[in-house]
Amino acid sequence: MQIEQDLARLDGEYLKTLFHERLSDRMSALAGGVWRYKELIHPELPLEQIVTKYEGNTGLYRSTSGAVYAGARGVWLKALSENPSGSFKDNGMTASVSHGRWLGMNRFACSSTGNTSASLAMYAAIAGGEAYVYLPEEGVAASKIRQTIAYGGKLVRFKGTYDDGLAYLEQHAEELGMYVCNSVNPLRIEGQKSIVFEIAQYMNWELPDWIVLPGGALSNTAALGKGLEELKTLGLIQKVPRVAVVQAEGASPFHRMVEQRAESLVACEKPKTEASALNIGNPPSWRKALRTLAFTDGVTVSVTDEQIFAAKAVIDRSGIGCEPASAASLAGLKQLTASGIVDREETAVCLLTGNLLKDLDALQRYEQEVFAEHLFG
Ligand SMILES: Cc1ncc(COP(=O)(O)O)c(C=O)c1O
Ligand SMILES: N[C@@H](CCOP(=O)(O)O)C(=O)O
Repeated sequence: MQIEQDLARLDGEYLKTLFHERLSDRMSALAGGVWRYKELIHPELPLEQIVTKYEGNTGLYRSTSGAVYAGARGVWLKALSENPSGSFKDNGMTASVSHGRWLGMNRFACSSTGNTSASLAMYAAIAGGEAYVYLPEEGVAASKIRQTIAYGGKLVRFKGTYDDGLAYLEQHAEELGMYVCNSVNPLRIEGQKSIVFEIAQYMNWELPDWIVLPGGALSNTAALGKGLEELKTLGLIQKVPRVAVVQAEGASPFHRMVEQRAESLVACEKPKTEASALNIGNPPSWRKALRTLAFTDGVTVSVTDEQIFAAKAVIDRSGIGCEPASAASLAGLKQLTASGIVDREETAVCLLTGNLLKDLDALQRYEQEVFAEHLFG
């Protein structure tokens, strides 16, 4: 019988090889996800200091409906939303919290539009530390606040924006004994670099023509550029894809700066978009983002909230789903093909930065009109 034959093969030697040499390696936190690239992220960090929740290793899906919608030959969606706290922040937060713990810190802090706070609260809890999160009183998705509280994050609500919270922390964190885990912390960028390493590895080191991503604080744009420079220097990729940064129209200081060829960024005092994660008026990483554009011959574009929600409906209906801010990537790609900047014969990876369930209010507000207008109309 087949079953007896199968069982007979499971002798001691075979099992020893399988479990001790192969499977045990693969089960280690370092074998998959972000930390498989440890040598490129933080070679000196002792392994026992790593605070991980098996982040990274998120899906890369070929999307026929995305390609049809955007008018490009091939579109892949990189679902960073599959990370443990539901956003791309985990790729970087595992690195910053690990580094903070190594330095002996146990009070971690951030200013946030909701995803950074949830990610920080989760990792701080795993590290056995405390997370102090500065959240604007208005405009943060309720589900993100609840998620942050659930992980034990201590909330400081204030009148103002992410930018004000960050400015406060940059001034006071040291005297408060807090370790800041916003993307002004270089370890966040080092961890987030792994996103493009993963994409390149999954695509057998042949990247598409474009990588398109939403831009807020511009940490991901900075990380993407740094990752690409390193892949090129190491000879792991030959061709560098062009990067397109998509901002929401109501919060687009970087796009305006690039469009006007201005020397420096003029902050947007009152950023306003329904894609609430992008309510950032003074992106701290704009200089690094400029370097990314220069290295990749990149572009910027802005899209309306309406365009964002229309693209989100396509992504949601494809079964992958995302929060509003993430859909800016596909909306931006559509705009770039329409204007001829992206050729219809070209291919693109769009980054989906946050999970569908991150903003339930937005789902409720838009489900009727967006589905009716764009899918069944
Ligand atoms: C879901 C989501 N997408 C995109 C962004 C923008 O990324 P970045 O701030 O790195 O530009 C953020 C946060 O800013 C976010 O939370
Ligand atoms: N969308 C972010 C805002 C930017 O945060 P940072 O971690 O890059 O400083 C959030 O979720 O808070």
